[in-house]
Amino acid sequence: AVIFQSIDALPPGIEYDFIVAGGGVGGSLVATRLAQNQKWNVLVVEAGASNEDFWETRVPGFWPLLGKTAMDWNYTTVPQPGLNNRAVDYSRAKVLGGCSSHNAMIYTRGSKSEWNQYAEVTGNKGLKWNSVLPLLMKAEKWGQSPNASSNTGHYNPAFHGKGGELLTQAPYSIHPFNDMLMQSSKELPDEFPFDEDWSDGTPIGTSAISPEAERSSAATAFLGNTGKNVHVLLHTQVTRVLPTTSHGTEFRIIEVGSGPGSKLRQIKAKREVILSSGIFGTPQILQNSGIGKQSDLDAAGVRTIVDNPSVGKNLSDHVSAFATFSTNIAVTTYNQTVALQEWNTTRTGPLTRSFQLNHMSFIRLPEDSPPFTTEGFSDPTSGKDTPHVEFTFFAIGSPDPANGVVNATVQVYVINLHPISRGSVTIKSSDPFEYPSIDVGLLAEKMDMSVLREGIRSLRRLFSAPVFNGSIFGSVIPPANVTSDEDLESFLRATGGTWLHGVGSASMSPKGARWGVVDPDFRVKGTKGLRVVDASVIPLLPSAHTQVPTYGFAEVASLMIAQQYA
Ligand SMILES: Cc1cc2nc3c(=O)[nH]c(=O)nc-3n(C[C@H](O)[C@H](O)[C@H](O)COP(=O)(O)OP(=O)(O)OC[C@H]3O[C@@H](n4cnc5c(N)ncnc54)[C@H](O)[C@@H]3O)c2cc1C
Repeated sequence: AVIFQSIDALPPGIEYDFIVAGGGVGGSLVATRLAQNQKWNVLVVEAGASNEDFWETRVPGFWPLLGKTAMDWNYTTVPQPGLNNRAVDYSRAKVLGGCSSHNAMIYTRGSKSEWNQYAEVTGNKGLKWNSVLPLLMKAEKWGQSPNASSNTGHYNPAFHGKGGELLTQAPYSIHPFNDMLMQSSKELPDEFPFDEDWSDGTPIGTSAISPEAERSSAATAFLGNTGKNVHVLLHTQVTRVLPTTSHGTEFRIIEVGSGPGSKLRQIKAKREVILSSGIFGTPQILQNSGIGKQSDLDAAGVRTIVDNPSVGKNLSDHVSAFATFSTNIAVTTYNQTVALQEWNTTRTGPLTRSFQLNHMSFIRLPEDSPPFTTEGFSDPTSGKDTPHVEFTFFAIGSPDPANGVVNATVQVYVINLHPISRGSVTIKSSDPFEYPSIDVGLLAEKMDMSVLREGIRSLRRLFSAPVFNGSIFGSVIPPANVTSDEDLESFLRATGGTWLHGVGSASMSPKGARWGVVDPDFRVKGTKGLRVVDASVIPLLPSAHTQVPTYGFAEVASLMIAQQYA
């Protein structure tokens, strides 16, 4: 790709076939795939800087340091009633590669029945598991782990590609806790089975997440390897899309600016504009352009061109809780200077890991769990190959006597993967540089609370496995005496948060449906020349961290667009 730092540097007179607004996961992928047709010129407009301006993005273990910096939009939600009216920080990267330049790089695909459900609820057959899996495998470059003693038994080669662009690596690294976790799968196999490889479409059970020698992102794996027919314009925000005629609905013009008060300029696409600005940026651009719910737009002082009440609605997100348990297992703390030296010289060591205990469990709650029996909720998952809850085993922290923590603690995040609560993204004014109002609706619905609560109980059952006897002593957060429904729920309302996996704010739905923002071909309903390709089109949350599902949707979109103009 050819990089331009400002619009004034763009060569005059070029006509772009496609303009992609946002160089994140969806945007980088779709731009890369379209540019494989050498006849097409593609322009990617990214509000942030280049990922190469931040060397820290290359070091996998540095990802927690990258939020709340200049490379993040640093959003905050509105007060969340489900969280005792706390407003929560919401990280979204403002940099080339989008969140894949500063995320934890967990590679998970979701379940087979989930993808088949996407195909069913959207009317896009290309989203079926059997169609998407080959695309994900083709894009994958699977390799040897930097730290693994052995890969045998820790992945299934039948589900990994070796010839693609995105680097993924064989999981597993040695730590006594990880070995105990594996043993617990033998002791309590019904609820906590071992899962050799989540990538096979049945992600139920405990397994290792991939450490990586160096970050492989949408920018480094895809956009960074494109040729001269891709231009990338940095530090430039797409403020609106505009119709090509004064009363038309063919939106092939973007309006851009470098910041509040800057001169706004226009660039026209020959074929299409593709919005890939993510779960907040995409609905914001649509609404500022007059595509949205009329009453929302009236309140913001924006003239409605396409009245679509679904724009910015249906936002949903994984909701998480943090738990710790007292332990005498070796801590995972490390000296960062020494670790950086190791990473610099051999690309091994703690800084290749996103989480020091690089394991997760995907759990299906037992069928007799209260949410599905006494509380009468129906199963929120797409099928029995799909988990309700995730445990991310984060680290073993040192004792903290000053705060009354006398032992080391195993730190675990517990995540409800299928909340039914919905939130929204709504512009506050016609100023495109003003942040929208963001409501992620965390724990708004009673069922979401019940499932998360049972997730904490499930984690406690896991740590009661015989192998942990004498090594893990009891719950510190929440305290061991917090056991009743009421006490656990108060704990979750006081401490729960987002897992930063929002989807659905410009949801895909069947053609002619009375809900939804894009048609099955990713076109914005009621418009021409305008599509959305990013996580906002995903209608329902996957049982996965959301970047690979976003890549999957973007691969399907790329094929459809390329076929249309071939
Ligand atoms: C801290 C963190 C950790 C995460 N960890 C993981 C993980 O380990 N594994 C995983 O699978 N998922 C993870 N995720 C989620 C995953 O990264 C996202 O789901 C995914 O990046 C969404 O892709 P996207 O294309 O929708 O948006 P993004 O990747 O966010 O890209 C949107 C891009 O558009 C740009 N943009 C926005 N508005 C405009 C505008 N108006 N004009 C121009 N450009 C604009 C942004 O700057 C950004 O570059 C994590 C997310 C975060 C924040």
